Amino acid sequence: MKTLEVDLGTRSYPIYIGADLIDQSALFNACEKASSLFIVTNSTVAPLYAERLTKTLEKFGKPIHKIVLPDGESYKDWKHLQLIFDDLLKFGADRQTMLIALGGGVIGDMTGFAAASFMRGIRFIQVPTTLLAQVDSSVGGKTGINHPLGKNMIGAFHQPVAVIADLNTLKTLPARELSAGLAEVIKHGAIADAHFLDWIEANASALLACDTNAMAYAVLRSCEIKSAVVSADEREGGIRATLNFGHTFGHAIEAGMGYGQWLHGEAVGCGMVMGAELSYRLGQINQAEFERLSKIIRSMNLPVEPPKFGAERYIELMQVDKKTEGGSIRYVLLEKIGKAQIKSVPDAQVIETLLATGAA
Ligand SMILES: NC(=O)c1ccc[n+]([C@@H]2O[C@H](COP(=O)([O-])OP(=O)(O)OC[C@H]3O[C@@H](n4cnc5c(N)ncnc54)[C@H](O)[C@@H]3O)[C@@H](O)[C@H]2O)c1
Ligand SMILES: O=C(O)C(=O)C[C@@H](O)[C@H](O)[C@H](O)COP(=O)(O)O
Ligand SMILES: [Zn+2]
Repeated sequence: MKTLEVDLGTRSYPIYIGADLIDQSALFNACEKASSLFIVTNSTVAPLYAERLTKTLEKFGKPIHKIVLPDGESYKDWKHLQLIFDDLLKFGADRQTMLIALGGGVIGDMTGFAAASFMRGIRFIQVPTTLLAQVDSSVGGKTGINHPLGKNMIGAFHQPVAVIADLNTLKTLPARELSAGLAEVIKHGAIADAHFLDWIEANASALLACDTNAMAYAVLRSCEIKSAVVSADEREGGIRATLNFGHTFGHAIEAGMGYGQWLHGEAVGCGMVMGAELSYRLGQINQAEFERLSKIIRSMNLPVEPPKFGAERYIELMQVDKKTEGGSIRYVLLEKIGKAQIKSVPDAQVIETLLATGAA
């Protein structure tokens, strides 16, 4: 097992990465001080892992409740967040209650937001079971839900007290979901570590085969990169925005298509191709670098052809992005492979041409 620390002063927490961690009650020791434990999960993950987790948590001798939400990005909304609050109140949760998010990024984001807002804030643990959640969403404390007009528009920064990433849960993950997670792995290489991107390129087959060693390194290196960024800039005043590479376009695709049509990782993969093309058109990276990144993304079975909404609709969808300032959309661009920056693009023609022709 590997342990990392997200360094945030009094809100610091460990990330545990290893096999069969769901069964290790010592890792859940933050539950010792809890009055009750609520596992929040969904209808797909519950039959796979909820019983094992319940057994592990029984060691603490606290009441354990299970909240099972329907599965899907389209349920990451007010209505289904309310179901969590309904059960917390129905079963007597209080300020010492611990929530445990068991699932992918949808469950993690919703549970985290419920924890941020129930009784003005209670503690929660992330038990991510998708690759995407292990490499990205379980770390950093961004929590929230979608609005029909924009992704993750309602939410809060609220850090978990621990992240417990059990690599063996990835063995039941469908191939399409594995590829979606690989998009965020590629993102970490593209924005922060050129050598990691080389490693991803060289190990594409092992990653797609969900090889245990490859997964262990992909999760570890991604969590190292993300936790360093979050520790430096928890609330996205600056460098944290680089973690949004591919997301200005990607979130527009998710909302524009209707949540759940494109997986988040698929939209981000395609969004990174668009972001790389924009960086190339602006003369920041060369054509070979743009084409290489597109090829890596395509090699992970991710879509690289953006939906043809037309430039006007894309711009309308991207205007609501949280990085927008004073009406000006800000993009995460590559300065070079392994280094990102955030910029407005005053030349509207460049954006319109990119969106009109599509990327790659
Ligand atoms: N908070 C953040 O920093 C952050 C970062 C990245 C993404 N996100 C959010 O995360 C969400 C995407 O997360 P995701 O890709 O994990 O999607 P998801 O949560 O919808 O999970 C993907 C699918 O895998 C299933 N699943 C989960 N674990 C499984 C397992 N071990 N075996 C079999 N099936 C399993 C789920 O039921 C679901 O059908 C989006 O809403 C995105 O906005 C948040
Ligand atoms: O943690 C971050 O910061 C990220 O941007 C990670 C992204 O992969 C993630 O999708 C995040 O939820 C996007 O945040 P948002 O603020 O653009 O909604
Ligand atoms: Zn993302």
